[in-house]
Amino acid sequence: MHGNEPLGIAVIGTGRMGADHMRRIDRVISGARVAAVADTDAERARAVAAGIDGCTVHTDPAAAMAAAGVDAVLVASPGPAHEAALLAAFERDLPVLCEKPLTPDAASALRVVEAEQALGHRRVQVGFMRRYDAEYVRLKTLLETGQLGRPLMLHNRHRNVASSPFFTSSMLITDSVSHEVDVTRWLLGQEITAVTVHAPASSSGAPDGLRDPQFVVLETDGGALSDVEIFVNCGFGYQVQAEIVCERGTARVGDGHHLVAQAAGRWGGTITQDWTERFAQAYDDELRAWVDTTRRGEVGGPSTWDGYAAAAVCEAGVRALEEGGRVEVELAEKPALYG
Ligand SMILES: NC(=O)C1=CN([C@@H]2O[C@H](COP(=O)(O)OP(=O)(O)OC[C@H]3O[C@@H](n4cnc5c(N)ncnc54)[C@H](O)[C@@H]3O)[C@@H](O)[C@H]2O)C=CC1
Ligand SMILES: O=C1[C@@H](O)[C@H](O)[C@@H](O)[C@H](O)[C@H]1O
Repeated sequence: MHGNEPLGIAVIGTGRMGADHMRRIDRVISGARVAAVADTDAERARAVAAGIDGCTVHTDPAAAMAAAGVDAVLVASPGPAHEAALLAAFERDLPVLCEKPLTPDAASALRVVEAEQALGHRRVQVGFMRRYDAEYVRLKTLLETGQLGRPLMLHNRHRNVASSPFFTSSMLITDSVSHEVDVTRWLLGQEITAVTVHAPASSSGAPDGLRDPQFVVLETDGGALSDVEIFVNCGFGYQVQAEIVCERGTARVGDGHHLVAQAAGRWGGTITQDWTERFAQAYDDELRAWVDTTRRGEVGGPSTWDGYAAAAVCEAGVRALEEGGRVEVELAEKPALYG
């Protein structure tokens, strides 16, 4: 990138999130362009890239990163492919926005932390987009004023209309609750030390064998509790809500209805149906922040350490689900690079 030229981005993975982020880069935010794409499904990559001027199409992520005009990388392939993509980006010392999860397990996430440390500087922002959602930002700002006093409990509800066909019981934790793990660490500024998972009799709306819903309890090193109802086949809507209970007050997010209409003896509104709708503003601001900081030669937002910590907590959660009881989180020592 030179002077005022737009940041050239290689998008790795052109599925649902990758394509949505490409639309955002192309039409919503300024200062960036999609310079290359890579997807193992060449047809999909070609179709998504059609109409984007100068965008080259690849099946190998490393080739996309090496393409002309690429200054930065957006990783939106499935979680198990993230480690290889991140290491390939580090080889070229490129800045990365990596969709969550950083990687699906703690050992691979720690390898990424170590590889970034070997570079000697931060290169990665992890796609925990709730940190950019206007409601969550307001909640964090309120907590920081100290008006409500010390946080005691955080109650989270996370509901999806339906899970994708490949969803497993552990993915309710690694794919979905990973957001609440990050929100808990970020809002409270505390590490999560132990996880317990309870699962009621599964909903008849869940696919056979899927433990859905689940109730996850996170304990923090500051003595707070954060509980999460995760229900990925609720059938009626996409809901993400949180209530913080502090010593002198409470605050809630996620109850808002954009429009409440009254007609024909009834009142009511609509419920969002998926994350692209509910978190549209958050994704826009996340991308905007990443592009702006990257153009300034800086790195911000959720770090590789945050991605690793979330992976370690989720791994403990999966053990708690599978083995029962309370499982303590094992975290490596935090490197100085992450403050
Ligand atoms: N922040 C958020 O709220 C959300 C984040 N995500 C995350 O975004 C990522 C992508 O999820 P979706 O777009 O929903 O999945 P998807 O299945 O729609 O798309 C993934 C794409 O990656 C391609 N792919 C697979 N292996 C690859 C590889 N090794 N290299 C390059 N491309 C590869 C697939 O062919 C597919 O086109 C995941 O990490 C997921 O957890 C997904 C949904 C919401
Ligand atoms: O990240 C996401 C998905 O991968 C996950 O499967 C959903 O449960 C979350 O609500 C969504 O934000």
